[in-house]
Amino acid sequence: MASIDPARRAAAALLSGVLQERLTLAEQAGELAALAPPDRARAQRIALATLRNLTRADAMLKPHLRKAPPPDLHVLLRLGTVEICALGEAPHGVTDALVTLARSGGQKTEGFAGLINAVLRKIASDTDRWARLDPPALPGWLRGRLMSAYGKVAVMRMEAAHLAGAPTDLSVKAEAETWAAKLGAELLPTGSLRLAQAGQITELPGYATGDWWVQDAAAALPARVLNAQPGEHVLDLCAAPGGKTLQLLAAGARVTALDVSAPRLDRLEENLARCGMRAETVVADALDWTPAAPFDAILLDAPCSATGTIRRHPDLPFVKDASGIKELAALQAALLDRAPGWLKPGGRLVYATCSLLPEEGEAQIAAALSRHPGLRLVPITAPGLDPDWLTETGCLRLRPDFWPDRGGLDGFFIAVLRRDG
Ligand SMILES: C[S@@+](CC[C@H](N)C(=O)[O-])C[C@H]1O[C@@H](n2cnc3c(N)ncnc32)[C@H](O)[C@@H]1O
Repeated sequence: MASIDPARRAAAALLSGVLQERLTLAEQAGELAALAPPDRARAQRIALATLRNLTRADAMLKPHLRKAPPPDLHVLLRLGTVEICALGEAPHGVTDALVTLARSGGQKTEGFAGLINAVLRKIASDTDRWARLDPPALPGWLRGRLMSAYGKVAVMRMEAAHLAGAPTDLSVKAEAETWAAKLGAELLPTGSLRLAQAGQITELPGYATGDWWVQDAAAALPARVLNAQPGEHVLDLCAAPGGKTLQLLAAGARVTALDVSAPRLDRLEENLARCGMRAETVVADALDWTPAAPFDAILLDAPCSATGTIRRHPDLPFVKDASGIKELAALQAALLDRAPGWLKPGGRLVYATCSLLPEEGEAQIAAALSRHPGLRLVPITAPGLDPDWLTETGCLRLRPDFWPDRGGLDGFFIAVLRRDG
């Protein structure tokens, strides 16, 4: 019997975890630990592509299936279809590997080797149809909310951006132009670097020496608009794993980085160590904690639905639904009620969420301003911002379909508030 391809087996397991058990890919990261780095990267690439293209794969498969296949067989068929149609893998190699995988899969799949062989041969002879299929639609609960907020055309553009995936962006400690040249990266107008091809990140110059860290161009903007000055004391509230803490430190601020999750703060400490920077770290629930002294500025990167990161995390639409949004919005409001009291008079608070939902962004800030008469909204200015990204009140509303020619950016909402002096 041919040997089993560990990357494809791992990709199939990840897909089953997402589609059958509603586990995120991040929650299943341990499944990949035993693989060699190239197999790990390939397993992730196959799983991500399959999730991004799932409904397109189903449309390709539909004419060739008389009834809905059992879940484990369905995963193998979807995976094979995406490898052939989207990733351009040689059909016979994909088919042989999946037949071998099915035969090794026990009762759930061993009887279907012939069917996999027959169906994937038909898919391979029909790849012209693939290019004509629409990008997958977002799940109804999210699509409806985004349609109300942005309209149908914008939602269709976002869906196309989700299908396209995301480039790898870096934030640099200093000397952005020098690092752009060294890495062959594009220096974006907002100051982030965009890699032409990511490859093995840890092998790139500057990784081991901590001269840069991976951070989407949109995720880099909250700390940029906070504009920390050397010597200022900044609270990074909800800080882990620390991309924004690193930016604040690189700007010369003294940073207190707080997060409720000790394991996530461990990752923040690792990132600080790699980049040779130091912050005061605090494991605490921000709803219980009180600082010893007020801060010059606070960055509140609040927990949210993460609906702005679907192009990077195509598993989210399959594992999340609307049920958690109310609770998240209540937590965001509670954090917005506490944090302003920890600012010095005249101090500034940057509120950010990587969400596309107005209830976690625009509406949250409007409500906070009505509850706190001592807070003012400050219109955002920062180098490289496209004026179209600003809302009427001067907040930033970023969407995945912005910068389409450059490769897009994550969805984010960012507001700057100032406490009256
Ligand atoms: C969006 S993530 C932060 C990302 C981080 N700012 C960065 O740039 O790497 C939100 C964080 O909020 C933390 N969190 C959630 N509830 C919290 C609470 N009540 N108090 C403090 N941190 C909380 C989570 O553990 C999570 O790390």
